[in-house]
Amino acid sequence: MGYVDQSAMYNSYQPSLYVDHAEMEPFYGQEQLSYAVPQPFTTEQFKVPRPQVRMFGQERLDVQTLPPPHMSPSIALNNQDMMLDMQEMHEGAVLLNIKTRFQRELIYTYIGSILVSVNPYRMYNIYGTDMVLLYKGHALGENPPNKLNALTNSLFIIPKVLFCFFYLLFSGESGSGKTEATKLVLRYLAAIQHTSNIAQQVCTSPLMESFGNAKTVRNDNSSRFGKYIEVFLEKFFNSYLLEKSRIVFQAKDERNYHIFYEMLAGLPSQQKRAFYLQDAETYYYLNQGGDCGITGKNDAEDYRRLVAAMEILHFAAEDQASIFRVLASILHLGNIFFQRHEVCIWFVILFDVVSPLCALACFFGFRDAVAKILYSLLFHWLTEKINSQVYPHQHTLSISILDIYGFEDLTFNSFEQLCINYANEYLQFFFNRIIFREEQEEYSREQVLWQDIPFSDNQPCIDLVAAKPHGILRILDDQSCFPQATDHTFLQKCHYHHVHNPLYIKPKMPTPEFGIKHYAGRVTYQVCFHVIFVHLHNYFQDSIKF
Ligand SMILES: Nc1ncnc2c1ncn2[C@@H]1O[C@H](COP(=O)(O)OP(=O)(O)OP(=O)(O)O)[C@@H](O)[C@H]1O
Repeated sequence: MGYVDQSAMYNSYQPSLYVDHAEMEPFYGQEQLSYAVPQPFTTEQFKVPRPQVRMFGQERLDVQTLPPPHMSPSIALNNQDMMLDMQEMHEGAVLLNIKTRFQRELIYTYIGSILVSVNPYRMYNIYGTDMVLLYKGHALGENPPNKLNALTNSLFIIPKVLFCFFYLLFSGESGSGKTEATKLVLRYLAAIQHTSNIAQQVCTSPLMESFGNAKTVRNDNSSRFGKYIEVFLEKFFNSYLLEKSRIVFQAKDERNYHIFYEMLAGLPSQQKRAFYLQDAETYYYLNQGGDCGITGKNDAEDYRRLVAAMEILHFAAEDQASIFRVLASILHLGNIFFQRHEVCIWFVILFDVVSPLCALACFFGFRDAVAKILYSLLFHWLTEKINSQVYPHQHTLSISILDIYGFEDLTFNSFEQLCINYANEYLQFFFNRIIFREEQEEYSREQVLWQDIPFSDNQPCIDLVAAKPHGILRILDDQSCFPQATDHTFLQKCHYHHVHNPLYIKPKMPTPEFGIKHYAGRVTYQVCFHVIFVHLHNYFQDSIKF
């Protein structure tokens, strides 16, 4: 799902397409962007964007100027629910169809079993009970795709028949609407599956969002962890890939995880005093991004919702107090500063750090590593706790929903972006395998006549990042075992092993960076991985138990 969704990239033609984010900016400017659920839509407020098309690796094209010579007037004038029904299928036609539908407030379009969604940043009145009833029990394509219900429902019917497991995969760049789509699907499932404990299902989302979401420059409520939800008769979360760097560092205009600000805004003053807590602006771990508030978000109100959710999920008062105590200690930890004369010999000896200059940096690294581990253990404990409440005792049929954060190319890309983009690269690989490779293999097996559909196989990129023994992440792993290793030695090893790989870009100047040609575009990664801290992190991860 993307701006126009990344699914729009999933076409058989190269180069791929997407509608440029920046061009939509005036459409959803800050004043119109509401933090959680946008206000009801009115036609007067609706500004139609002029989507632009980017062909990867080529210059930009405007939808208006895309060559329409082969486009029949019917395509230009009508809109097609199901893109496969279009008589003429090419990039211009696909985009024009999506745009025409978007202007008519139709944000969902089918491409076979794929649902393309354009984020309207306005809540349309299409998610009510009447719609649930309209879609319930109907197969994909029987109703217009004006809801995610159709797709969800098709999965929901099939498992009952086939007794196997099905997946919904949300994909798209940051801010495209994956998390909202996940929630809509869950709400739909909760509405049609009365055996579930609906109160618990609804409550887990705000809880997980407080601890796992944060404001970024792209999305005020960006998920900074991957979520894998299995809907049995109950809901089961499996979370991973929590963005740990955010706990100790935030870029300009970004925030730490919502929970810290919500806690400081909403905690009763007596409890706040007991934890020696002050306002958010006074904490180094919370004030690096600048503004500690988000327009349209009431942190105190969200704190109250969070506590209510904890009550419904049977969190004991003692557990709740412990959670806030751990959060408070992370904030206090962040305000500890070291000066050079305080360098301790034991630390230098313990980690075999030879240079005293390096030791000071190590103290900060040590402090940050402990903070990150504390938070990630708390987060892990929380998901375990939620799962123990809602996980089914016996396995039944399930629908799995995966919602991870989208592909990122920021001004400064580091280790976290490498992990995020690798995960997205892998999802693209998975998609290619299902849609192209396995389908074509089946045609061959059944000797069905078919025309070879070329697609860009991204296996080489996955190998570059992670294959044994010299994938970039493997090199990082190896290097983190050596206390003497540095970012420089790591980078030299990457250059040495991959300089001839066409997907790897070695900078012309001796700058501490490397580039990768991903399926969605080139990304330059600044090597500020702090290899030594990865070593420290591994050390403390093993030492601290919750
Ligand atoms: N279907 C929708 N209708 C109306 N507004 C939406 C819809 N989907 C998303 N939005 C708006 O877009 C914002 C960003 O969406 P969301 O958080 O789901 O993006 P995301 O793809 O999960 O981003 P990230 O990868 O950063 O987590 C939401 O806060 C909401 O305001």
